[in-house]
Amino acid sequence: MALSLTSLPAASLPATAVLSEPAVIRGRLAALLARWMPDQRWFAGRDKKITSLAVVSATELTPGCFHLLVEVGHRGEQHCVHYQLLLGAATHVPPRLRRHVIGEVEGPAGNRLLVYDAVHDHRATVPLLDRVRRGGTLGNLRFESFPRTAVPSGLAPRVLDVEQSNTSIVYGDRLILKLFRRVQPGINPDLEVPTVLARHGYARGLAPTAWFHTFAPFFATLGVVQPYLTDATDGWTLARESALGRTDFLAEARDLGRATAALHVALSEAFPVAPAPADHTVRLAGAMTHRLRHAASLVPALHAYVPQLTRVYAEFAQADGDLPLQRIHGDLHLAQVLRAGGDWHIVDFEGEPAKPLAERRGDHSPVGDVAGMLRSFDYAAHIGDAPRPEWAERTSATFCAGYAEVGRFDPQDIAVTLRAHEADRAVYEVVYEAGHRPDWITVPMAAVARLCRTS
Ligand SMILES: Nc1ncnc2c1ncn2[C@@H]1O[C@H](COP(=O)(O)OP(=O)(O)O)[C@@H](O)[C@H]1O
Ligand SMILES: O=P(O)(O)O[C@H]1O[C@H](CO)[C@@H](O[C@H]2O[C@H](CO)[C@@H](O)[C@H](O)[C@H]2O)[C@H](O)[C@H]1O
Repeated sequence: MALSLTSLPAASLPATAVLSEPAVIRGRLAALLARWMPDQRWFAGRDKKITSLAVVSATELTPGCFHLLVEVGHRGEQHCVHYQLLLGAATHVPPRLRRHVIGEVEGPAGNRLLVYDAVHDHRATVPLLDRVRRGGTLGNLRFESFPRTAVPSGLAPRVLDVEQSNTSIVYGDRLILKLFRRVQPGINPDLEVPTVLARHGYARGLAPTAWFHTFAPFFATLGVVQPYLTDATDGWTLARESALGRTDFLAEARDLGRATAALHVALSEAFPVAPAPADHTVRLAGAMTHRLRHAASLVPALHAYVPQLTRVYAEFAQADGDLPLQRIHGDLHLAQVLRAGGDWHIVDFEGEPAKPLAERRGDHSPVGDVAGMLRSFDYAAHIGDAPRPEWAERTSATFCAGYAEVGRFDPQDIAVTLRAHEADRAVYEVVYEAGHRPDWITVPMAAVARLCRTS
């Protein structure tokens, strides 16, 4: 029997029936999700037409609250994208949940059921953490924790209210559970990297406490629990304050350069480092050019810059010797660095969410992370009405000087390499903004234009 989730009952959906036979939703719920998902910050590709939508895994967390994996197909795209959702279904929802209602479906008895986003409902998120605490299997989900790490019970959940690509739930200001929204088969580097670093004694990381994954229809990390830093301020907030002229950020920027270099050293010691092939600069320049062409096919405004950027990459291909390849952060920007107790803590090792997991878990040049942070200073300087390019320049120089104090290279000595990596990152950002925050696209587009001019 194919159980249609269009008739999600308010209580006791027989989870095993759904699990044994993944149901393709063709009815009202599919239509609701297809309308609702593209408006969510975590949805990749709001500009693309959805051609199919199917629930490929459904697990009842508690009566009326479900964990779902949804497979979305887009017109003209070969591969489907998978998303993780928590959905609730009830005849009535309390006022605090009303703004999270997705729509109505007809229940099994012909009654009206409201379907809502249950990440905001403690009836879903409390049992979820409880499962993490107890470990074991529920439906397609497997919950694990590290020996000797205790996940306390009775912590009140709240959804973190920040700009983010996934959804994080803070429990009692003690723990933070990040639910990966876009799910790809395999282990997520945001679990792998901090775990390996912690084993190697890296002190600035936040060692995961627990995690959960799915094993059907494929193996994938779904969520990671880490200690929550209560007294932390993220780098973006500090940098914006400074760019607005309210505070100084230079000492922090230098220290951030040092912390980034220390992370690279730690990563190169904790993970095996393979010698880079002799022609890897040429290959990387080729990959950048390929990414640029693909990006231009998605965002036509980039077309005009393809010839100049191709020259920027060609110049990089001739630059003698890029640096050894190693594991890097992969998506380093100001919101990934938290200032607490006079130290920088680096979080979110997921990499660029749009890239395939295998690529994100591969070795890359550490210059990529440096370029990521320089791009972030540029964002901080150009958001809002009063651009501060000189702020970005000064902060970037100070960050690079800090990096050179601890790292294995001085970013200021490799201008051609750095510019190519900045351009590559800016091109990624153009596509990211087109898919997630079209109003922000002018920031990376202006950077693309500037990087072309300086070549
Ligand atoms: N351990 C933590 N303690 C305090 N705040 C955190 C912690 N981890 C993440 N955050 C906050 O949550 C935000 C989003 O986390 P992040 O891992 O970057 O999620 P995403 O991949 O969805 O962007 C960060 O910018 C930071 O402000
Ligand atoms: O949410 P993630 O950390 O996975 O990263 C994605 O979203 C980021 C925005 O939240 C995006 O970062 C871009 O915008 C930032 C300002 O909001 C800026 O500081 C970064 O330099 C810029 O890249 C990131 O690219 C994306 O992967």
